This record gives sequence, C-alpha cells and structure tokens, in this order.
Amino acid sequence: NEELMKMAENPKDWVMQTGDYANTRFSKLNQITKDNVKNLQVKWSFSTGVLRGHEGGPLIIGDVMYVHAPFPNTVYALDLNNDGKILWKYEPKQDPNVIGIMCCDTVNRGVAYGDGKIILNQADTTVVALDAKTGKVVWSVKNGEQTDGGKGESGTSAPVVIKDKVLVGVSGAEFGVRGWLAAYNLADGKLAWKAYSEGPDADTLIDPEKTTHLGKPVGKDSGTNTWEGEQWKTGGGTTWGWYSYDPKLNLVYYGTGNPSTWNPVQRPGDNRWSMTIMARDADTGVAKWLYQMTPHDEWDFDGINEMILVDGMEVGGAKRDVLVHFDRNGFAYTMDRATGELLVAKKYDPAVNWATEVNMDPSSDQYGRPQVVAKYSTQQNGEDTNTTGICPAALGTKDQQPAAYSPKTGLFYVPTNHVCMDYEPYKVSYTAGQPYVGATVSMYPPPGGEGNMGNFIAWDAAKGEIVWSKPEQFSVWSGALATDGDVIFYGTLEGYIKAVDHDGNELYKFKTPSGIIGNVTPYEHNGKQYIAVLSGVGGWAGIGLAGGLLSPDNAAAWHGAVDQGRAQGDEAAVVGTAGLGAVGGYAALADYTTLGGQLTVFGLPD
Ligand SMILES: O=C(O)c1cc(C(=O)O)c2c(n1)C(=O)C(=O)c1cc(C(=O)O)[nH]c1-2
Repeated sequence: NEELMKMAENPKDWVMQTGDYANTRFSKLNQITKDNVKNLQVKWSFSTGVLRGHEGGPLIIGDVMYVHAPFPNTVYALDLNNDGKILWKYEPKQDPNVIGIMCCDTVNRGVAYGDGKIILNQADTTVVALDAKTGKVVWSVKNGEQTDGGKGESGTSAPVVIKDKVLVGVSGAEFGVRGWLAAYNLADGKLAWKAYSEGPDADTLIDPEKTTHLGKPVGKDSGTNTWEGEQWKTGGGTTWGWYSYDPKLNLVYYGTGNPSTWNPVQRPGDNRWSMTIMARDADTGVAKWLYQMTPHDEWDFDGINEMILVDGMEVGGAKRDVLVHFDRNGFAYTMDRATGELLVAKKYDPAVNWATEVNMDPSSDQYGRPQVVAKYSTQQNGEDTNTTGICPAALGTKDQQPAAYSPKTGLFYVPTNHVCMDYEPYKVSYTAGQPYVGATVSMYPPPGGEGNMGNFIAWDAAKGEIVWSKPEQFSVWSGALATDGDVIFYGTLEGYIKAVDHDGNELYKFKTPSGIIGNVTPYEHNGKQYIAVLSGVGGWAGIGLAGGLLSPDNAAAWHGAVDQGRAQGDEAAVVGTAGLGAVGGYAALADYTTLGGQLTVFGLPD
C-alpha cells in the first residue's frame, strides 16, 4: 500500500503494529537518547476499562491515537491535542462464549490502518473496518466459526493492510482448527484469496511445480501427503502471529503454528505445512517458497513468530536480502527471502536441548531438519510417559513478543523466554469446538540455572551469535523497540518499562500498574518524542493471573487446564499444569503485579 509505505517513513507516526512492513520496530526519532532517557516522566495515561492481557500497541496517525483492548475488543480514538480526550469509542457486541475457546488469554495484538479505515480482528473472528474519523462501521466480515456448532476458531492477530487488501489469520490449533491466511478487499471486505496451511493444493495455493521447499519443488498434494488419512482437516497450523511484506518481491511472509493434536503419537508424518515459514504472492496468495522448521512437532513449537526483513546483510561473504526469524523451537533462522535458502540456523538460548542443531548440508536427506535428541522426543517416549527437562518449554525461547532490529548496530534485540518443561502426551479424540490438546505440560526455569525465566538479548543474525544477554526474572513477553537515540525499550511481566543501551546496560526503569505484554510504541507530537506502552498482565505466560487460575478450583474448571482424571485429589498438580502448564511456572508473578489495562505515555521534562 503506497500510502502506508509513505506514512511509515514519517517517524512521527506509527501506522502499523510492526512499525513498517519489514517488521523492524525501529524508530528514527532521536530526542530521547541514552544520555537523557533517565529523565523520562509519565506525561499522561489512559485506562482501557478492560482487565486481562493487553498485547500490541497503539497506532498514531497525525493528531489521533488509536488504542485497542483485549476482549471485548474496545477501540478508542484519542485526541493527542487534548491529553487523550476520547474522540470516539467502538465496542463490538460479541458472544462471551468465545472467551472459553481462546487458548492463551483473551488477547488482541492490535488494529491496522489503511485508506481512512481502522481494521479490527475481533475475538469472534469478525473482521471490521471502521471509519477512522468517526468510528462507524464501513464493512464487516466473518473470518471463521466459533462455538455454537462452530469449530473453535478465534481471532487475536493484528491484521495488516497490503496494497488494496487486508490480510488476517486465525487462531485455534488447540481446538483442531485448520489454519489459513485470508485476504479481504480493503474497499468492501470481499474475500480476495484464502490460503490454508494444510490440504489439497487448491486449498493451500501451492503450485506443485513452482513452489519450493529448500530449493526443490514441493510436488503434488504436499499439504496432505505427510498426514495420515484426513487428519489434515483438523491439523492446526494456525496463523495468529505477525505478517511482513517485501514490496519489491511482492511477497508476504508469516509462519504457521502447531499441528493438532499436541499428542505426536496420534498424528504420524511430517504434518506439512504446520510449523512453516511461508512466502506468498500478495496479490494471489500463491506460495513462492516454504520452509518447515519443526517437522512432526512434538513440543508445541508454533512457528508464527515475526519475520524481520533486512536488506543487504553480509552473510558468509555475500550481501543478501534476508528474513530473520526467532522461532519458538529455540533456533534463530536467517534466510534469503527471495529464494527461501537457509543461511543460518543457530540456538539463541544456550539452554535449548531438544535438538543438537539444524542440518545445513544440502546433500543430506536431513537437510534443514532439526536433529532431535531421543530422550527429549515425546513421540519416542510415547503416550502416557512424562518426558522431563525439555528446553525450551512449549511457549518457546520466544513467543509472539516481537523483536526489534537496529540498522545502526546491525543487531536484533530479542525478548526471550528461558523456560523448560515436562510434557506428557495422551490420547484425545476430536470433537468440533472442544479442546484437542492431548498433552499435560508443566513449566519451570532451566534446572541448574540462575532461576531467571527470561533474557533480553542482542543477536547477530549473520553469525548466529548472542552478543549479550540480560537476565530477567520472568519471560520478556513485551515487544521491543530500537531507536535512533541509541536506546532500546522493552517491558517486563512484573510491569516495568525498561530502557537499555547498545551494550545492554539498564538506563531507566519505571513500574507501571500491571505486567507489560504490550509492544513499546514511539511517536512525536508537537515536536516532542513520546514512548507509549500498554500494561495489563496476561497472555499465555500471565494466564494464571489473567484467567484467575491460581486457585485449584478455578484451575480445574478451566477447559484447557488439565487432564482432570490424572490430577484428581492433587491440588498442586491441578494448578501446576493448568493454563497448559503456565500457571504453575509463573505463579510467583502474583507477588509482583495484578490485573490492569492501561496505556502509559512517557516523555522528557518540558
Ligand atoms: O495455536 C493457536 O491457534 C494459538 C493461538 C494463540 C493466540 O491466538 O493467542 C496462541 C497460541 N496458539 C500459542 O501456542 C501460544 O503460545 C500463545 C501465546 C499467546 C499469547 O498471546 O500470549 N497466544 C498464543
């Protein structure tokens, strides 16, 4: 979208959740510097009126800021000329039953802007375009089906406007949803194309001769022939992360999530194209290349994390236009984004133990595949066996929290998790609209480590090396921001916004009213630079607090909590494995923060 590309070049605004199509989360604003950031003050704040996990961040377009909230997905337009006075408010009416089918809190990763419209992907998968001036509905479409007779499909991802289309994904792999990415016309909401992650070529928009995987054509029906029978129909591979775009190549990049069920014994095969980086033509949706990072997932390592696009990175002596991706599975991938050639795949947390390496030898039949360590294979250990000490945990070395890239240093600044797990698969049968998880998980910090559950790291994507690592007590579940003022910002689950310099030295911190899982957002107004962030603890890591699951009664009542038969009479086990294993692991968070829903805006003293 030409208008958006122009707008994204103006550092005063923030016109898409990812900052730009390349997903760099870099701001050219430089009034706030490493020398004066210690003076930051709260300038104004705003309550969203909603508790639970607040992901994403505001958009800033001229004098107006657009702020969204988790379910019920209220959207506000705030007047920046008037300390955030409310210009309009949109509050969709949604069936609250959708709350029960959201795996990892009632989050929403933010609205998109395009051609005078604000686009919202509601929890109930209604995609709605609002008039940016008035908040009135221009069009509305249903992207999926939910509860009553539906399939457990929900919406949490931030749409992205590309050319004349709105691209939006779907959530629900914990319910056996077969994932897709859909493109709707920005003008009227009409479906332009829809590309499933699994299924026949006509559904996946894969060209058997032209679409490649590691340089080779994928062949016919690659989206069905690594599945047993018709399991691909409930095969997961949802698309709830971030979408990037290269206007020169006209390619959209995104990743697909876990295959369903989590029990690997029940679904033999590579389960293509779950856990896959996809490069698709933005006009037609046809796949140019694919790369499956975790064939036959046994750990829930959804591949949906953002793809960051960098031009002319020097890798192995040649300048390449690359895509950099920090996967849940603990490997950071650097790929040629035109061809899908794998350039670098290295662990970005030394704790990662489920695989030794990714095979980088093009002549090997293992090329591109992680080399799984047998004792951490939940498949090999089998159903009803608890595989212990797997690192990372199911929520990965990084989850949805986006990293930032600074063209000044050439480094990536990555919010990470430092968590391990026990994983016990069990047999589960599919019922539409019901949980289809099939594993009990508990999470904890790496044994023998310092006890920290997160690190904020700097990463060299050409070499595949950690440059520095700053420990955090809990996972860093907030999106980072790098700036031209040589300051990098991120938030913590306890609720701190923090600023560090290029060496990872902490320069500033401020404790906001609730845990931060939102993404730090910059803007300039009336000549002054500001930093905005949403507080509101939740997401998967904060589900214990957000969903009220810290008491055994609540924990057991929650649908995805635990296989109750096993845990009967054992309260600690109920809480320990509730929230798909996160409740026990992050229980100590309750000592630091509680629910909230607030935007806080920081600036320098006048
Ligand atoms: O498979 C899915 O469809 C799906 C959806 C979501 C979501 O939409 O929030 C998450 C996950 N999976 C998931 O695996 C996960 O770790 C996760 C974390 C979060 C979060 O917002 O904190 N959402 C999700």
